[in-house]
Amino acid sequence: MIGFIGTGHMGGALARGVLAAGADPASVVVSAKDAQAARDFAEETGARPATSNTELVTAVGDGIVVVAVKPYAVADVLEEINDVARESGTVIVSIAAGLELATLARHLAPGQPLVRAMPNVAASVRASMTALCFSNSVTPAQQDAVREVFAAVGAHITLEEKHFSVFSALAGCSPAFTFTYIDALKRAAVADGLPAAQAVRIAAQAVEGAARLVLASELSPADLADTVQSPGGTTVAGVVELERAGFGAAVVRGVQASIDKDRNLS
Ligand SMILES: NC(=O)C1=CN([C@@H]2O[C@H](COP(=O)(O)OP(=O)(O)OC[C@H]3O[C@@H](n4cnc5c(N)ncnc54)[C@H](OP(=O)(O)O)[C@@H]3O)[C@@H](O)[C@H]2O)C=CC1
Ligand SMILES: O=C(O)[C@@H]1CCC=N1
Repeated sequence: MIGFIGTGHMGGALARGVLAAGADPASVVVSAKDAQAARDFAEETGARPATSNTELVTAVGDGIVVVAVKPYAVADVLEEINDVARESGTVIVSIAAGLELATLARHLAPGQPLVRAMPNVAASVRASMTALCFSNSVTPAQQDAVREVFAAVGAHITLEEKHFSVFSALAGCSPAFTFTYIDALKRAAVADGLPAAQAVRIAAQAVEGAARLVLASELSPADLADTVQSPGGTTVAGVVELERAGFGAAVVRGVQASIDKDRNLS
């Protein structure tokens, strides 16, 4: 059994991804702040709605509960489910930005199996990049069960907790950077007369292709960029202009701002 406390952007994306990967809908339980929101989500996806977070944890038992509420709401939710989770031996997975295992553990019983995860919104299409960090109380079998959940919604790695802030910026936040980039590509194309829907589809497919090439190639991204730039050609003209406008530096600054914000949340 797996439960999702929170069916918003990220909890919803994970639950949809797990279901799309073939999980039995009867084994996926959801709750939300507003019980009607959980019922609506359940009706749409086939998952089981719970009327409260404690009801959800009771239903999940010694399975996995993903806490997918905003960071400021996590402490209250953990304290609310603490007693039931302790009795059931539930594995608690927090996906909250910035909240460290030590901080989370303060709201749970000593020895409660606890996992910190950072997925991204592409989990809904089973293309997340997720980092996992396990507390000492998580058994190898429980670790495998958690890995199986995140493998169902994309790629995952186990990462030392000290790297979570940079991971969060690079994989948790960067889909928003990429959507912004695709939107800018679209705007430029629309300015030149292409219909918006067509421009978005073309730009998104080009971004997906480039990303897949990076993953499949032994060349670095910079070397791959060289393969597209003919001397005196159209691409290098565009790249020079992007750099003149501060493209690379802007990306570095954006990532650093997300890292700093994540560190300030803990
Ligand atoms: N959005 C993203 O791309 C990513 C988000 N995260 C993390 O995921 C977490 C959730 O973010 P996101 O999905 O964007 O937020 P949303 O605001 O979209 O969703 C929050 C969800 O939490 C529910 N909720 C709030 N309080 C409670 C409560 N007391 N009990 C049960 N459910 C509650 C809300 O219910 P209701 O609908 O009834 O209000 C809603 O379903 C955050 O901690 C964030 O750091 C991590 C990686 C990426
Ligand atoms: O910005 C947010 O709240 C979350 C954290 C990681 C990605 N999005």
